[in-house]
Amino acid sequence: MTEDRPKVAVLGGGSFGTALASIAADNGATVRQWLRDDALVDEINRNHRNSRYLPDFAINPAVVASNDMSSVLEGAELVFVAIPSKAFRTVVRQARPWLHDRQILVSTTKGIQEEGFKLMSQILEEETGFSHIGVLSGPNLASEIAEKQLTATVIASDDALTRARVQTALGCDYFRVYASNDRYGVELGGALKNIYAIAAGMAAALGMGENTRSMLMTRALAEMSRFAVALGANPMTFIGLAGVGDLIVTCSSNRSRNYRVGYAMGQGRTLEEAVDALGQVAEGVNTVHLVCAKSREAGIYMPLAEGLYQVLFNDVPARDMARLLMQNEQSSDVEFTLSREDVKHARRLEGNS
Ligand SMILES: NC(=O)C1=CN([C@@H]2O[C@H](COP(=O)(O)OP(=O)(O)OC[C@H]3O[C@@H](n4cnc5c(N)ncnc54)[C@H](OP(=O)(O)O)[C@@H]3O)[C@@H](O)[C@H]2O)C=CC1
Ligand SMILES: O=C(CO)COP(=O)(O)O
Repeated sequence: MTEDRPKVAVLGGGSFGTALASIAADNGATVRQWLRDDALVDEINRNHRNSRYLPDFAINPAVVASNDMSSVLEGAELVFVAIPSKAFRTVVRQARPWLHDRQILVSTTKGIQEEGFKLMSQILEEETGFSHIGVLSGPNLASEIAEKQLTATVIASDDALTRARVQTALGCDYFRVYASNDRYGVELGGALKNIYAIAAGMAAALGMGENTRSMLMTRALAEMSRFAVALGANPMTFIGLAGVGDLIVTCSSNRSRNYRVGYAMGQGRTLEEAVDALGQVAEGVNTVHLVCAKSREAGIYMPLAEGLYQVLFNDVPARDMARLLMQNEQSSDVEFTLSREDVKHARRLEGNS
């Protein structure tokens, strides 16, 4: 009974768009996927393969690809946008004539727009003015999802209908969907962790130890949540899948593109060489730039992001930066329970005694 099946549209023919389209199809939805590359459209429809972005993955044959936006969006109840942040607004504008306010629009993109420091769901809101808007984010390496390795994600939205519909459309025996109402925190978590994944890749290539990786990830979580909370997110979001969950996988896996960029640089490649060799998007490179600018402007202490910025853009050797960071003032472990100011104060007193 095709009529009863939810109709899902996915905009984007990259690795995540393709994995997501296949999950929805596995779950019984009628799925159409929009991409601009004619040869890939043809390959997905004929061979159920996407050799450019997910070469070893058999796509559910029910996914129908097209480069015609109108036919992809016609009748779609749920629209997922899986387009890198640099092109996100352009593609939403292209789609706009076929979008309507009963549809649920969900961004899966873990990046930030430079102008106005906008997150992708804010772009969806600005471009459409609609109310059913959400963000999907979590430990979701596309290539693992393609293998149906068990994982989970978060649908974040103020709108209960959006949360429930996405849980129904995507939740299945290898993919669980948890709900959140902190859209901003979930979205920032997904964007910020890419920065630290680059640093973790670098540390691994330089032969740094497991303790080092654990310290890096934990201090990254402190830094991410400090930044996000200063901008209005809920700190509790960061103990969830879209916070620490995504941070762990992206900082530990060489399937992560951000990690791979860091790893290649740790092996001596330049940033340009590392990005060129990847051939896919590594959002963290742009994000570190934007986050450092924002944290300087807002006076938010972000030593790891600043350190990475110096390594990526000012040729500071990663080892020297790591040594420098180890000499920073020793501060609070969890600053939501003991403030950095209190630690500073006590150390000043101790210094004077
Ligand atoms: N891959 C992953 O594991 C995960 C990715 N994400 C997020 O999903 C987002 C999308 O990533 P992903 O699918 O992995 O990216 P990829 O780099 O794999 O693919 C990017 C896709 O976007 C398309 N695209 C780029 N620019 C344009 C444009 N101007 N117009 C139309 N299409 C365009 C590309 O088309 P073309 O080939 O024609 O250039 C390609 O289909 C990222 O922000 C990422 O953070 C989230 C979770 C997991
Ligand atoms: O966000 C991801 C996993 O959750 C994918 O990370 P990369 O973009 O670094 O591959």
